[in-house]
Amino acid sequence: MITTSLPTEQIEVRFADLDLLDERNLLERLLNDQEGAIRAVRASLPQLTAAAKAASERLRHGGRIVYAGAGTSGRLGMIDAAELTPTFSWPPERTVNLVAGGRDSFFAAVENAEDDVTTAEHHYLQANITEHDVILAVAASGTTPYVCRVLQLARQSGALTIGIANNPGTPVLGLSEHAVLLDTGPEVLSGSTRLKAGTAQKIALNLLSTTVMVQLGKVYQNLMVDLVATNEKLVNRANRLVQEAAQIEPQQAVTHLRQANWNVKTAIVTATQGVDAHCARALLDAHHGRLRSVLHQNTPNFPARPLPTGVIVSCQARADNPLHGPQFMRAMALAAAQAGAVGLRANGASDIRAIRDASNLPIIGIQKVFGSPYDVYITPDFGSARLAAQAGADIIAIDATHRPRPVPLPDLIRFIHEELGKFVMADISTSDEGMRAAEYGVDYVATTLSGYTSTSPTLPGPDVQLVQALASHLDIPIVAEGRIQTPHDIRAAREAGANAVVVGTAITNPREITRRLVHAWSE
Ligand SMILES: CC(=O)N[C@H](C=O)[C@@H](O)[C@H](O)[C@H](O)COP(=O)(O)O
Repeated sequence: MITTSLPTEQIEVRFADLDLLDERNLLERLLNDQEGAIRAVRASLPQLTAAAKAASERLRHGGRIVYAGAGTSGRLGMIDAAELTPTFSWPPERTVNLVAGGRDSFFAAVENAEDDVTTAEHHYLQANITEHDVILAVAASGTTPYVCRVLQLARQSGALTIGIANNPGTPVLGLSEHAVLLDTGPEVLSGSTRLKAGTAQKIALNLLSTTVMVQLGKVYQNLMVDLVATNEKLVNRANRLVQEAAQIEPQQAVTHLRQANWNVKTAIVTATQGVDAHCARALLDAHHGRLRSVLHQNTPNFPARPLPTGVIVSCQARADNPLHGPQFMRAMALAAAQAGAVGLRANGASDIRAIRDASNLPIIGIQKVFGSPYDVYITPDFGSARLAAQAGADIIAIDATHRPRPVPLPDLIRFIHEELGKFVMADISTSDEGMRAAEYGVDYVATTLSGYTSTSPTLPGPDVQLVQALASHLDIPIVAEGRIQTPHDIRAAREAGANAVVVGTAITNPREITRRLVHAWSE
């Protein structure tokens, strides 16, 4: 039978004198064995790392942490869940505990419940688990039927499954996408897995949930800044955090906290970036809530004008298009603004200027340069960047592909930041290019050039995979751009992690839209 061969159930004969030891020796024996817990967790670090990465990724788009367990393992899950709210302001509705024997088993053991798969199914259904959720299934034995059933159902729902068990090769590990083995072996007190197996589980849960919360931007430096002050103790703590992080006096901290509705992160941004609370919230949103990436943008000396999340409309028409000209592009921009666009993109000084005069929306300006020896044509050099900036663009988009260019990329980025005082958007075609641009300190990365270089795929619609790759590697806002034509494309880009989408042709090029519809008639 499987249970007898489980290492955690083995009887260690060398500890057979346990009942003969006095208190001091007994304590020492137990303590020495606890060291095995740390060793087991250390050995699981690669698996814990992968699990933490996958969990932060899944939870970034909503979703809940669902702890599943029985007995000690279930209780440890309940403790971890309960602590996330006071520590990280994690919304309580974003944790779920599936415990064999129900929540009452926290106080009184319900030993027979762990075999009850029907209850597991019942609990599971009640919890409405979806593919957005992360399951943390914990079982010392690795065989607990309740936990195994939850894992099977979770796999069917598409939830992310992380299994933590103390015996190798057991079903809890086999059923999980991320298997974390805490190989603690036999206990000093035979079979008592509340000892070092439980300690290892507690450590693993502590490490995992703290790492995920840090990754989700709940911590700045080593300060728990994701705090909304709702009572006097928290008001005092919030005040100290804002003083510390923004290096300001107590009275100033109170002023910023009041403006920020007692939200610590927002107050730190208003205090350090010279923006109002509305703008601070938009900046935090654009940076996935990560205070560090807002405060350490490589763009120190110019006013913050963040690109909000939403739909940006590119208003461009080439010289051969009857709609070419600033008056038409201005009208396109106004129509887009009336319909809820959060930003505009335009090419060339005269179009940018006409739009700037008519709208307060943030403008991504470009200056296309054709006929040079280089394939790179979107704002390739200092002169073109200056033209777009002087015409009133807030963000200058530049070609940041790996192709040969007239001036080195880092120099162009530095010039736009330091000389022109503008944000930089890197138009790229591959994730490597996006990563390099981010290293050089650009403020936004856009997928604009995917499909337009020899190293990127030719797709009929947007490059959603590229959006996903960029969003999972970078902290800066990601913009999906290129061939976005339908609401479905927009949702796909958003779900892949885009902070905003730029739509051009499908909105502002009636000639192309007509061509497509006419083509459909004759198909
Ligand atoms: C490749 C290139 O030069 N893209 C340009 C960049 O500004 C524009 O021509 C596009 O219209 C813009 O990117 C929006 O894309 P779409 O029009 O596919 O929605």
